[in-house]
Amino acid sequence: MSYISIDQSQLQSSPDEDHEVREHLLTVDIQQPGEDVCATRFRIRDLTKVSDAGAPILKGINMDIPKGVILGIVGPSGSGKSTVLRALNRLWEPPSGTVFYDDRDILDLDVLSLRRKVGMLFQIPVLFEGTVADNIRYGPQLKGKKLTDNEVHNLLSLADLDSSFFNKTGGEISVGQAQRVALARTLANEPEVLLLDEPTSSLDPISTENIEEVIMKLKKKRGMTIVMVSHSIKQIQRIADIVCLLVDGTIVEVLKPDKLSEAKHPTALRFLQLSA
Ligand SMILES: Nc1ncnc2c1ncn2[C@@H]1O[C@H](COP(=O)(O)OP(=O)(O)OP(=O)(O)O)[C@@H](O)[C@H]1O
Repeated sequence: MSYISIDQSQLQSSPDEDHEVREHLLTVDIQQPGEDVCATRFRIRDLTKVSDAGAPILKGINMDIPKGVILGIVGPSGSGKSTVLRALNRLWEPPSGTVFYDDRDILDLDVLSLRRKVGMLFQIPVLFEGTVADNIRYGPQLKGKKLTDNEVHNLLSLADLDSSFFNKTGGEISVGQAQRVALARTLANEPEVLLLDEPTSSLDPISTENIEEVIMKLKKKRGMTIVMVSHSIKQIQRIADIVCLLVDGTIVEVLKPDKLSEAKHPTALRFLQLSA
């Protein structure tokens, strides 16, 4: 059984909790052809972070992220969502023995190899100088591989961009198109996981829909594992398989997207009600 669990001791010790402490084991019923159904991509154990000033940022996160699912992370501003995401590819270095990729402590992996396997897309796309094709070729080039024109066109198509973008520069395209170029650039590294930090928050509804379609296609056709932070509950409900609610550095709820109304944690419930 693959699961994400809530640290019960944290629920019990939290001062504003008067709700019933519940067992949170979520069986994930998603099968990819030829994939081990229960395989875990990331294992997170007691992931803790304290700010330089001594303020707790993450209070012992425990979570197993199964392969081939879209995990949505939602929660109030400042709850630690981006910090968790950044720990997964060592943009923030987690303590040793807290984050495991395919059962290996990520601190034991070469950081650049890890970042190729675990690609990330940010809220605002930043393209490098040069053409769209230069951008897409960047990652493989670092490994000494030059993508053919055909391979670049295939990546453009995967990110739902047509061939006319090949020679365009950053100044000639919209933010939504730039986000898809950034996605194609990430996909050029052939990642197994995509981390998405509010990737559509600066996009219009049509660009948002395009990105969401690409994300779902990557999961369906490539069995990619996707972890997405979003402020849009509706978006998470459209695309996620599992939703994880983070409040004050603690996972307080893990629910299927159509069961969010069953949240019991008072802050989570209020957050969900106000966001609906
Ligand atoms: N390097 C750091 N030093 C000090 N405080 C930090 C650092 N990084 C993050 N924080 C603090 O940790 C908390 C969690 O930040 P984080 O960006 O992970 O939250 P978030 O849930 O993603 O927020 P938002 O939804 O606003 O993006 C915030 O209070 C933030 O100010």
